[in-house]
Amino acid sequence: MMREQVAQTPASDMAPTLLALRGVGKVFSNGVTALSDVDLTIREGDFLSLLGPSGCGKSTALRLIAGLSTPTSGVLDWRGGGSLDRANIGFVFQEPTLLPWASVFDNVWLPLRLKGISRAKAAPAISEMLARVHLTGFEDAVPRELSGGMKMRVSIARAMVTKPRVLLMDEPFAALDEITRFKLNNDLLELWQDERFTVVFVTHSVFESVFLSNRVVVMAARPGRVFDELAIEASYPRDEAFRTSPDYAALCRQASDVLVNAIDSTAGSHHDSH
Ligand SMILES: Nc1ncnc2c1ncn2[C@@H]1O[C@H](COP(=O)(O)OP(=O)(O)OP(=O)(O)O)[C@@H](O)[C@H]1O
Repeated sequence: MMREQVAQTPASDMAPTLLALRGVGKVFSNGVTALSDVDLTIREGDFLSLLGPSGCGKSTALRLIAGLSTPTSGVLDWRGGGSLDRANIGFVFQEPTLLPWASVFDNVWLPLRLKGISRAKAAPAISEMLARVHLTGFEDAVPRELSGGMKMRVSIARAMVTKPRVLLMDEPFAALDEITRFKLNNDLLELWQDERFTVVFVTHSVFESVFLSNRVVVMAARPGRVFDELAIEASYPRDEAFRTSPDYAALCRQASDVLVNAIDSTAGSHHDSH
């Protein structure tokens, strides 16, 4: 059974739409249909995961949302028209992609520096973000001195230092060990609950998507498409007690069943675009 305390769940259905993808398709010049007819509504404050097998178009969808790529059919309808200012979107990749010669502090300064903000003027925002990702005291360290988890924390701080309304995350924790991943999941949720931005999170992991999200969108491949969506009606904050609860296990089983069906649908598909 699901939890009763749905009152603390973000009221996704009630929140205003931030972005609607309508009939979105992406065909690459080599003929690969990465996405076909995707309809998806992202609401303010959602923690929405895109879950699916390799090649179902998760990263392509994220790149379209980021404005790094354009659809070959359909539209992305941002609330208030026009696309969001690029400064209003933060992006975190699986690789932390830090400047190797620059300190933690200077890595986080980078997006502000690109906006013409001096180091001194940026300092309070940088220190605050480093505190939020639990890196106070590591300002002067360089990336090679940091663990994988710490590098990812720097990457998150860098993405969030401009206070974007939307954070796009492409398998950010996939390369980390499980304990580090759990910690980063907890800390990301804390940040999200405090700051109330919108997250679109790409993952292969059923467990991670259910733990984090209020909505899990399951995708299927060939062609890449939305297969189904699950509402994760468990209250926040979600902590270690939730991670070991029967509710969590039941929700993971449900998501896993949908994912298996999505994969089976591809296995039987005649739409092979490769
Ligand atoms: N620039 C490109 N040119 C041609 N084909 C591409 C390009 N980018 C992605 N594809 C193809 O589009 C499909 C979807 O790719 P995408 O990377 O979006 O999937 P994904 O679900 O993110 O996969 P993974 O989980 O493995 O990262 C794949 O078949 C991929 O090979």
